[in-house]
Amino acid sequence: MAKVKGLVCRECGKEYPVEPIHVCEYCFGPLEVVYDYEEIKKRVSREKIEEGPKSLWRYIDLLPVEEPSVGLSAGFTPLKKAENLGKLLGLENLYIKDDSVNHPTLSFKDRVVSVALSKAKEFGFDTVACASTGNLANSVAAHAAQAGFNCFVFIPANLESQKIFGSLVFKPTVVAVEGNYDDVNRLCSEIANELNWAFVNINIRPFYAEGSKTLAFEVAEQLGWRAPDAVVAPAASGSLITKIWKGFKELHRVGLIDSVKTRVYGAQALGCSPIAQAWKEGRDFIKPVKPQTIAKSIAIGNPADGIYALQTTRESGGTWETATDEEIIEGIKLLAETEGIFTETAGGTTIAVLKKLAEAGYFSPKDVVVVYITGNGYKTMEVLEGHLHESIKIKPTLKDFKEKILVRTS
Ligand SMILES: Cc1ncc(COP(=O)(O)O)c(C=O)c1O
Ligand SMILES: N[C@@H](CCOP(=O)(O)O)C(=O)O
Repeated sequence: MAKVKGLVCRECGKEYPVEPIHVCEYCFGPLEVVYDYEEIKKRVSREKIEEGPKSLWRYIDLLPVEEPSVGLSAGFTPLKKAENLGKLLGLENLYIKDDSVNHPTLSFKDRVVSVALSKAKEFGFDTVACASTGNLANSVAAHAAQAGFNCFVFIPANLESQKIFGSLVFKPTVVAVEGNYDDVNRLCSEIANELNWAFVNINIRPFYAEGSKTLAFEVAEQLGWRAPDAVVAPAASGSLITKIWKGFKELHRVGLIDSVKTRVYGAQALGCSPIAQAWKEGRDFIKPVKPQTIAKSIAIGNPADGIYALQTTRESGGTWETATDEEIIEGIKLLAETEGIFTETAGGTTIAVLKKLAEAGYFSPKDVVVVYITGNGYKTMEVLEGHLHESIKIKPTLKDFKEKILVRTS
């Protein structure tokens, strides 16, 4: 028996076979992978997973791939108890799930791309592509280089230079589009209709998106096979947060954890917060916005999975909160100064929102709270310009050291 039954439209329920398609031909709803959970139950056990590879592929039974062939080292990142930050926020059991050290390109995108490109290989594609705000482009470019795919990545032209270099180094074709991510995405959808390429977050999106579930699987395993009381995660398209929630529910469904009472909290930058605004206004539909924020990685004004992200917080008992650009920078600094973790703007947003939620009393002191840090600060260093203390210049003499440094610190 196969573990994957096919694809289903999330809106009208029409079923499809496993193919590189993502939209329902009847109602234009998005497609999602359907699993045979009875079959999966026969295959999985905690012991089998624990003996598996130290990567996301230890959860192969819950992923839509037959044989992992690309991205063999992504996942299984640290879950770090955040004692210092926890003390500051009055949380005794605060944890950071640290995908800023994911392999090979330092963001959670290495998970979704490993799954997507392994699937692209199964489908027989020779060219892969993506619409990206930077991290996804880095990851697709790196994995394509290793796996021998032709590669095209499409990005908004005004991205951080570190993110652009972080793609160029792997030698894909980098297409810098004059416009924002939503313009890039629209263009890529048109190209995907014309060319037989695997656009990871367009035509093979149902498979790609499933990779984010491993962020729930790993956290549950690392906590000793239990779901946390609360999680806080950043949102752009809303896919990540939706799939984290799905991941916890699936673990319960196949008997790997006893219960799921996890409240899922979403974080957006105020300057691009279409999902959080819908939540605050009590809407169940998204009004697209024009992004204006330093948090470029999560600057998606027209989020593909926005309504499912809203459903996630509603179903789980969570909420949405936003952070201004200043608060995002303070969030980056707070995590660095308390826990020694350097995150990018998406992580700064998440930490700022965690702080607001903690101060507003959303958590009780003993709650097990997990914060998802999804990207690395070395890729968005330019946002810190003018926001850090200065280094102190000295001559290479003991005298200068004593006069300029020791006097300050004594
Ligand atoms: C570092 C980082 N965190 C979070 C997100 C949000 O993920 P999603 O678009 O699935 O909501 C993205 C990209 O969108 C990202 O690059
Ligand atoms: N933040 C993403 C943007 C596109 O990914 P999607 O999963 O939201 O479609 C990136 O890193 O490029």
